Amino acid sequence: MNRQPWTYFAAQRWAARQLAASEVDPHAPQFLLEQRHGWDTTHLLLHNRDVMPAAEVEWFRTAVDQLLNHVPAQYIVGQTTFYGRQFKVTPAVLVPEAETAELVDWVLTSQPADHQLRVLDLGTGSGVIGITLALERPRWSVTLSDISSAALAVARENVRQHQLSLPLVESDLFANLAGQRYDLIVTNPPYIDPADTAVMDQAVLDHEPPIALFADEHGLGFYRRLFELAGNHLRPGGQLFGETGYDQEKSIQALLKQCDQQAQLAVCHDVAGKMRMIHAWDFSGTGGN
Ligand SMILES: C[S@@+](CC[C@H](N)C(=O)[O-])C[C@H]1O[C@@H](n2cnc3c(N)ncnc32)[C@H](O)[C@@H]1O
Repeated sequence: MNRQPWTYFAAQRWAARQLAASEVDPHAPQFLLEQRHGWDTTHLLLHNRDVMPAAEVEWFRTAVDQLLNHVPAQYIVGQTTFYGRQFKVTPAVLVPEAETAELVDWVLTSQPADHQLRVLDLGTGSGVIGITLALERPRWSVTLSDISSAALAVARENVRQHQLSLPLVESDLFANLAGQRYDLIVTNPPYIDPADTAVMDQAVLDHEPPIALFADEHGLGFYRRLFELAGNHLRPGGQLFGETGYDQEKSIQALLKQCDQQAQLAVCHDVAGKMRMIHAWDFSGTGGN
């Protein structure tokens, strides 16, 4: 280690050398420093010539070691930014992804802003989707649910941090939401085929909760149950929005037809022309729960 006191710039150069031969995102050290201080990129640049305090040097070196051991930067700092706001994250929840902000955008722009809607964020994880919707649309009444009590504890903390009061329900899909109906169900569910681990990021595989990632039936098991049950939990005119895998367009279309002949589907593609989100409506109720 250099005996000179480290500036923030020197620290980042050192980190870049440590990570050079790895697959770690080269922006991760910058993210660590920005999140630790609540700085944006401009602020970090303004501090580049400042000397990093000794305790922070220790922390930063340990954090870069953790990056090399595939720990996601967001877990190291215990927080992330989503839709311009800070959220707590722990290994009990998925690290929210940029694509999910697009799902939130799609929901927001597709609904009249002044309507009072009942909304369910199904598989809420850290709560980013539901909390963002509640903050962007204060007239909406949003419920957060998840099968994982550990995830719900993180979501509860984020609800408190954003000074909201939202119901949180521990539930395997709708099992503990019997009789509840919503105008919107929004979900970023587990949709990865367990056979696809070979092409997955090591940091995700080693540290993110498997229940947040994988679904049986080649990644479609959650969507099958959701498509079968959605009609019983949507109000008339109710709609479902969901994030999907990039290679699931045909299988999701076929699955929806199989589960609910009446339901309509619109898909949203990313810039590469791959389906990343669905919007479905006109579900028929089947009477199950
Ligand atoms: C891909 S993560 C999404 C988390 C968060 N909504 C986000 O976008 O960052 C999927 C979430 O669904 C939850 N989940 C998995 N199976 C579930 C089930 N059967 N019922 C309810 N939630 C479930 C997981 O615990 C996890 O928090």
